[in-house]
Amino acid sequence: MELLDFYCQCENVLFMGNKILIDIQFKRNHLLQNGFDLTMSLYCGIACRRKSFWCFRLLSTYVTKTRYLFELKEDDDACKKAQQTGAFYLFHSLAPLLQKSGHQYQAPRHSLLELERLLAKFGQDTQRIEDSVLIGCSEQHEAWFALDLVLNSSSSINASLQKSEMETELKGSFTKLRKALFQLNTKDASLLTTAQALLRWHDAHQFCSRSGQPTKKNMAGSKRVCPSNKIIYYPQMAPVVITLVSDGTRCLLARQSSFPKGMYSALAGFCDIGESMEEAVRREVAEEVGLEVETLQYSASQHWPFPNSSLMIACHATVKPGQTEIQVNLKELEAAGWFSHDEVATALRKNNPYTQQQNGTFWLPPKLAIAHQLIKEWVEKPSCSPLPA
Ligand SMILES: NC(=O)c1ccc[n+]([C@@H]2O[C@H](COP(=O)([O-])OP(=O)(O)OC[C@H]3O[C@@H](n4cnc5c(N)ncnc54)[C@H](O)[C@@H]3O)[C@@H](O)[C@H]2O)c1
Ligand SMILES: [Mg+2]
Repeated sequence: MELLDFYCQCENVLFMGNKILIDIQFKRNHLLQNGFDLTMSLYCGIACRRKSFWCFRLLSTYVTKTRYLFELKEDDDACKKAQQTGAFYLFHSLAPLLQKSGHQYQAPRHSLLELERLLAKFGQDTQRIEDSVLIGCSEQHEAWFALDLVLNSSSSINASLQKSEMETELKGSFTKLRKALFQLNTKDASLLTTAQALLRWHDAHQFCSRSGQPTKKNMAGSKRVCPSNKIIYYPQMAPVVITLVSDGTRCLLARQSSFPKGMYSALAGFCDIGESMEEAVRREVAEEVGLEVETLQYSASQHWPFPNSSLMIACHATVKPGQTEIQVNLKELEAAGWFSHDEVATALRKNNPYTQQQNGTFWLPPKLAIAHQLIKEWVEKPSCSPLPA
């Protein structure tokens, strides 16, 4: 809601439930007097009355957005209401609807009305909209949902036959996410990977593992409940460590036989139950290349949707300079080796997922993958000072 719409209607504040919109003039004076930066988007907040004063706690756009999403996850009625003014990303058997222009893909959004028309046209029950999952919202609190037009549909055979007609109607194509991910902008890529992971999780958790009864999704899709024993199931991610090992001058890259031809990456592996991140890094490096980690340093993390939802935890690690002889575990890897700073820097510069390197040179994972960021960090600062493992 635009703050300026209410400028003439209020003195200092406009109350909306427990939220307030502060009159822009009041805000400007107040912030100027207090030396705040006016470019900060502080206009929503919480008010309480103390004696003759109103106390305001201003909240940033990020905080109000987060609180709004929390409310939609907790309150089915609020979430259903948000669908009226919300927008929907569409999927078909977990492939998102995309529109292509040149090398780039875009993910179109549809209003509730457009979605109802589409479902009616293809003979599907509009009740299906309740299968959609909440994946985010705009700064103006337009809620964003994702719906798979085929999964869980009672008329799934029919729906799959209608795929091409739907694509024509929607002026796009349902494209495998693996194929499109690296040609999407970061925001769409993040929303679509979240959406796909959540839709896949719901599809795979239709029944209670204790009672065998069908589970019921809440409106936002943030959980499923078994009506007979009230067990609540929440969407899950598997923790995975990804480690770039260095001996001080070179870094260790490896490939699995399932990787695209010529691609090398950092070492990765699922955490075992009961393990800390540090223990998982030490074990994976020992298991896959037969080396003992000496120091490690956390870098960053990333949600990764393939093949199921993982939380990738990225680290830099070192081994002792004298103990660098690799023993590749051929059950896990096809090849592994040490690469010089120059070799990796050159590969990083030339890296292009559309024209994979010719003439036997290796190439690295694309920018959106955390492995790429880890390798880039090492190239830019090869001698970081990690902690003992
Ligand atoms: N985003 C990135 O930059 C990036 C880079 C590399 C790998 N990855 C991802 O990391 C993941 C793990 O890498 P990996 O394949 O080398 O792991 P890994 O070395 O642990 O080997 C995989 C094997 O581990 C076992 N395993 C144990 N727990 C598992 C679980 N929860 N789910 C599936 N298998 C389990 C299975 O036997 C499987 O075959 C892969 O899914 C891959 O997609 C992401
Ligand atoms: Mg591995």
